[in-house]
Amino acid sequence: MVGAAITRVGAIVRLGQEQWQREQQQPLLKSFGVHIWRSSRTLHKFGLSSRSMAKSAIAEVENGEFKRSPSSYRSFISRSADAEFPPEAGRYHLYISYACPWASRCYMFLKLKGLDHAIGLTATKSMWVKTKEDPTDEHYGWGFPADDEEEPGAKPDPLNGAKFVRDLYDIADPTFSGKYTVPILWDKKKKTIVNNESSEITKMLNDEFNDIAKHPEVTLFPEHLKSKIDEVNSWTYNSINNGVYRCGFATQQGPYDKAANELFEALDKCEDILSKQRYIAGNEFTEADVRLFVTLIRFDEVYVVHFKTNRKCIREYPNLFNYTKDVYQIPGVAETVVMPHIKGHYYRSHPTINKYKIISVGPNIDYSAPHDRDRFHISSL
Ligand SMILES: N[C@@H](CCC(=O)N[C@@H](CS)C(=O)NCC(=O)O)C(=O)O
Repeated sequence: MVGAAITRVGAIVRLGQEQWQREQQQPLLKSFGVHIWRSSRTLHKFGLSSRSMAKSAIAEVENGEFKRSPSSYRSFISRSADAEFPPEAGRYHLYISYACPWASRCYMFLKLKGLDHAIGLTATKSMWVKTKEDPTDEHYGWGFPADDEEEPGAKPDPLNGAKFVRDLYDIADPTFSGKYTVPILWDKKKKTIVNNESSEITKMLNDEFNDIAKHPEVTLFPEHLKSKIDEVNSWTYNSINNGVYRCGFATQQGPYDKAANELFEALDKCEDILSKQRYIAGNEFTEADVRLFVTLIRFDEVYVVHFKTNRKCIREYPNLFNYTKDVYQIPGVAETVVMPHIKGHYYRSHPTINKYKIISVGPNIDYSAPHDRDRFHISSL
């Protein structure tokens, strides 16, 4: 059981995603009442796509600054009577990489809600590989192993026999030309992608499967903390979760400096908040903690070196470090942290950052070591 750390308010609330989506999806063009969004999925609906556009996030740089494009599939699983995607045990499958912080958010929800018996899970290999033999197609991305032995933890695709995550996007829509990202919430019945946006998948896992979940009482979006969660997410997304990528994928000094300054300002702010309360949105464990945790757990092992986020390590912040251990020790969470995949991915998948794919030796932190967070009271209703 996740225990008292997680509140038991059942109400369904809309989270700060809406604000995030608004920020992410500024229309490129608005004419004749039609928005043409930055999303390439929408672009190809307008006949503007081409296979040669296949690219990964590291190529999403404008004037030296990393600009993440929004996710492409945004349908919702819903309990409403006329839902296109109703919640059904055994119908949906989550494709993830253990390396990916966004996918790990979803995996954490799967564990914390007790949904692993109802929604299948497959993890890709950690290192990006070439996804087409065609020499003119330069895309590298997530691949599935041939068997269970190729890389511990990675599994062959049990549903479609796909060799690459890219193949799943091609099955769902042969004309797709956006980014081939994980997580993917896959519908076995319709053989398509329901949603590939972690902040929405987590919402569905929290709210829509409560007739199936082993822990329906667990909610990571407690009603009374809704606006606080939104407020926290509004700055942690840009400065921390995406902030580390803005540091790592920057190709000019100015954008890197800006991202790094914003990142450490936000971490200082977290340190201050966590000196006064157990979790980031209050004394209850919420979705805002899941978001923060997935970045913090990768920080000292990867981002400090690979993304040059080295003004300070998380282990130099007493509250953030103890908080990371605290969250790691919530039952179910440690299983979602597969460090060989995390390190094996970042250091070996971005040749423009780390040409020789050498994996750094340290620091090998023991997150199961004792923490001091019990000094705070945990609220439960
Ligand atoms: N906004 C997406 C981001 C997902 C994402 O960027 N995933 C990365 C892995 S950490 C990915 O699959 N990248 C593949 C690529 O960039 O080609 C979400 O939160 O689900």
